[in-house]
Amino acid sequence: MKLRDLAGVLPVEASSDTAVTGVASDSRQVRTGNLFFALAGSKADGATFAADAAKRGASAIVAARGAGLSGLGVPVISVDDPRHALALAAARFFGGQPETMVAVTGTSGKTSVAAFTRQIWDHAGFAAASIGTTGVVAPGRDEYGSLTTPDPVALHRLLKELADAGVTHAAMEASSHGLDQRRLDGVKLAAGAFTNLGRDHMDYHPTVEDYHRAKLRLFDALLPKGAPAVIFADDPWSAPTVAAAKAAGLSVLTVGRHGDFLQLKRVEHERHRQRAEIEADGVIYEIDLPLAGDFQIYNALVSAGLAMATGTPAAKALAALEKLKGAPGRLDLVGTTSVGAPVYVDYAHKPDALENVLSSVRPFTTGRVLVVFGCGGDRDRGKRPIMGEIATRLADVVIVTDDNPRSEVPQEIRAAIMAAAPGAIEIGDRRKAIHEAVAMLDAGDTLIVAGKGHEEGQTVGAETLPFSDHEEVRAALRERAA
Ligand SMILES: CC(=O)N[C@H]1[C@@H](OP(=O)(O)OP(=O)(O)OC[C@H]2O[C@@H](n3ccc(=O)[nH]c3=O)[C@H](O)[C@@H]2O)O[C@H](CO)[C@@H](O)[C@@H]1O[C@H](C)C(=O)N[C@@H](C)C(=O)N[C@H](CCC(=O)O)C(=O)O
Ligand SMILES: Nc1ncnc2c1ncn2[C@@H]1O[C@H](COP(=O)(O)OP(=O)(O)OP(=O)(O)O)[C@@H](O)[C@H]1O
Ligand SMILES: N[C@H](CCC[C@H](N)C(=O)O)C(=O)O
Ligand SMILES: [Mg+2]
Repeated sequence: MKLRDLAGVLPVEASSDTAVTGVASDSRQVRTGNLFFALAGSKADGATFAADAAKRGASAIVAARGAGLSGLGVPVISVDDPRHALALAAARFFGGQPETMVAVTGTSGKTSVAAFTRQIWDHAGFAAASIGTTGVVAPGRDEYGSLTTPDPVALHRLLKELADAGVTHAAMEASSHGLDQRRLDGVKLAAGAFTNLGRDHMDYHPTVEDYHRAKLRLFDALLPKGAPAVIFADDPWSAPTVAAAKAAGLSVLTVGRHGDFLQLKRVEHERHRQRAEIEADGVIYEIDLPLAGDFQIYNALVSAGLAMATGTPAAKALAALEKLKGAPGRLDLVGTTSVGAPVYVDYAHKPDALENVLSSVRPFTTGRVLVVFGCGGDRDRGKRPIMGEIATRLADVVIVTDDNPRSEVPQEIRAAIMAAAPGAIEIGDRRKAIHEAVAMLDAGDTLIVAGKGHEEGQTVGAETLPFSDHEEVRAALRERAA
């Protein structure tokens, strides 16, 4: 493409025939003819790498007004918001996305909702994809991902590939980082959704209000006026979210016990499934949801709401709920001991999620609830004692272990949890912690291994060593049976 093809996105001359061979925000990835976007980041300022980008052959540099870049030998284009400009430029450069796209935000449930919405669409006969924490899933494609919301260049490259492969529908997760950093600003969205809000990422957002505001960008900055906003109705943060979506001129569709669009009339939880009565447009549907975890019915309602808001008939969307498969590592039953005690792997790595998952299994546990968990290094330190308290209150046996200590001293992370977890057992080595917990299980007990879910590695220092909770649980169950 030529620079002039970015008119409307960037302040460029209509006559500029400078060739643009790609867009980049990391100077180390700049190839000849790429447009380099200098972004102010959390660790570095991209403007300091503009000269490096120019040396590597960048055709032009896009930078914030007042960045003071000159003498680079390439044109400098000034904009108010380089991250927003990057997102729009990446969308224009790759030039294609699945026709119908939706995004879901909220503290918990995004990965599950994206996966469920894909499955409902699939059931309704559409070629559908989901994009998020567990990676990309589409017909013939299942790839592990790294970020919940990919950066705009990776995202639009992917969306174009999906569209070219015939994918017409895609559901993606909108993390608060992704929204704040404008990663989704170039995506054309047909609908958005909100699940809930709890404590998360307090290392990035100064206050919970700031965190909520970042999430609201989906509704007040990204969705076009009149677009449907599917909002879970039973969360303390539902009302302010509904108010913001209405103020932004969206068509608000609430789901849940207090929902107008999909109303949960009754639900009976069983250990591995739940039976629900849901009202849609005056009709009552009886649904048998084949998933453990009280919260999954809420995620299922949000997903059905998204599918319906984008044209899937209610009867079809709700019937699809009976076939749902949980996202990997979300209250995932890995196995049971010979005496029938189940072991679940779950991705609860924040307070509300831990509280929900432990409360969910209690009614079906005649013996003890055991939990193995830790907290990630280089992440919100404030959640450590909170999670220690929750585990101690809701489980009978608490084993505190490591979960991606990253650059921090693992003993110190554990100590911060242990300080609020009297009686907890501390076993730093996660493998050993899992094996010991499995060895302790008696008939009637339930074990939850929380925090890593689908992850395939343990990051210690700068190194990520292969590690899977699923594999360790299976190995421990085999060892116990032997
Ligand atoms: C804190 C954070 O969100 N960081 C993300 C952010 O990086 P940044 O802009 O702060 O980068 P920086 O290191 O300060 O550098 C500034 C700029 O200089 C550039 N640079 C840097 C060095 C160089 O030699 N040349 C160069 O051009 C960088 O490419 C960048 O554009 O933008 C990058 C590109 O999009 C992301 O890769 C990076 O994610 C890091 C790896 C990360 O760990 N992010 C996590 C916290 C995250 O985003 N998580 C959310 C939520 C997870 C969830 O709850 O599910 C997610 O969506 O995954
Ligand atoms: N609707 C919900 N309400 C409360 N807790 C939930 C809900 N859905 C999922 N959880 C809990 O949160 C964990 C993560 O779920 P999921 O991966 O679907 O959410 P997410 O928003 O994508 O999280 P992350 O931001 O960590 O990727 C689950 O393993 C479960 O413990
Ligand atoms: N997207 C989240 C995942 C955390 C998962 C947990 N296992 C940890 O490492 O803290 C983050 O990067 O903060
Ligand atoms: Mg997720």
